Amino acid sequence: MSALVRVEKLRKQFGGLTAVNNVDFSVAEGEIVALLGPNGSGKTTVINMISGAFAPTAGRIMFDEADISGLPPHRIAHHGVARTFQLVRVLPSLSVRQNIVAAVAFRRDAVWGEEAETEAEKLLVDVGLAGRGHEMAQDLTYIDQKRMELARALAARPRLLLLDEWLSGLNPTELRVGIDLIVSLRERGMTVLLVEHIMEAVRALCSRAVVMNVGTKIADGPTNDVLADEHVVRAYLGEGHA
Ligand SMILES: Nc1ncnc2c1ncn2[C@@H]1O[C@H](COP(=O)(O)OP(=O)(O)OP(=O)(O)O)[C@@H](O)[C@H]1O
Repeated sequence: MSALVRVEKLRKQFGGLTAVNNVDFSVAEGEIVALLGPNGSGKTTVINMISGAFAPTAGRIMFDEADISGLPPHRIAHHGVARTFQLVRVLPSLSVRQNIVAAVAFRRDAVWGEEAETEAEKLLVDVGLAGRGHEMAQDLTYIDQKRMELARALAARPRLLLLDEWLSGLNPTELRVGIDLIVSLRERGMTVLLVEHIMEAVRALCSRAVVMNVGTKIADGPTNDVLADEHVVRAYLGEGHA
């Protein structure tokens, strides 16, 4: 499998703080890879660099052999990268359908009017919100807001989806639903890089995991091996546990 996205010696400096230090990893087309690490280890900063929110201080991000390092977010989105945010971002005073139509209208091969509405309906079905398009976004429950946010990301027709703690804050039943939704994306061949603290989800979804600690990559391999790695256990639990 060839790499869809590959980060090479990626670094991000915030003043005197090195948030990401010489990180290398890749995600192949069709893979779901977890990006793990304790709080503050640099995971969201990596996602922010891949999606263009931050420019790298050094290193490269290759997407399907194009160098996208430091491009603005809309240009990276046009290459086929979409993301969700740690705190759900939706347009609260619009209906669910309008939220998705807006996303369809901002992508590279945008469509409007009836075509956009039809596509929005399909996306609502895909994320389990069939028939709910008329509801106001602000009235949705948390899991349904997450579904809508996912539909907005999918509206961009991404080749790579970046999910930043998309499953956090869900109750156990909702978590099962959320995991199943990501499984359905995997079955359709979507490539996903997933930042996640919920290990049940990581084990269920990810064939491979990359682990960061204090800005540096400390493990990269099959999920079960990585989660049993003593350096990883130590990074999560502190010295004395591995
Ligand atoms: N915009 C910023 N300006 C300054 N420092 C930042 C900025 N964004 C992140 N940092 C710092 O970079 C380091 C890595 O943060 P980051 O959010 O990437 O970690 P994380 O692994 O995603 O953590 P969490 O699991 O808590 O979300 C932290 O020390 C954080 O305080």
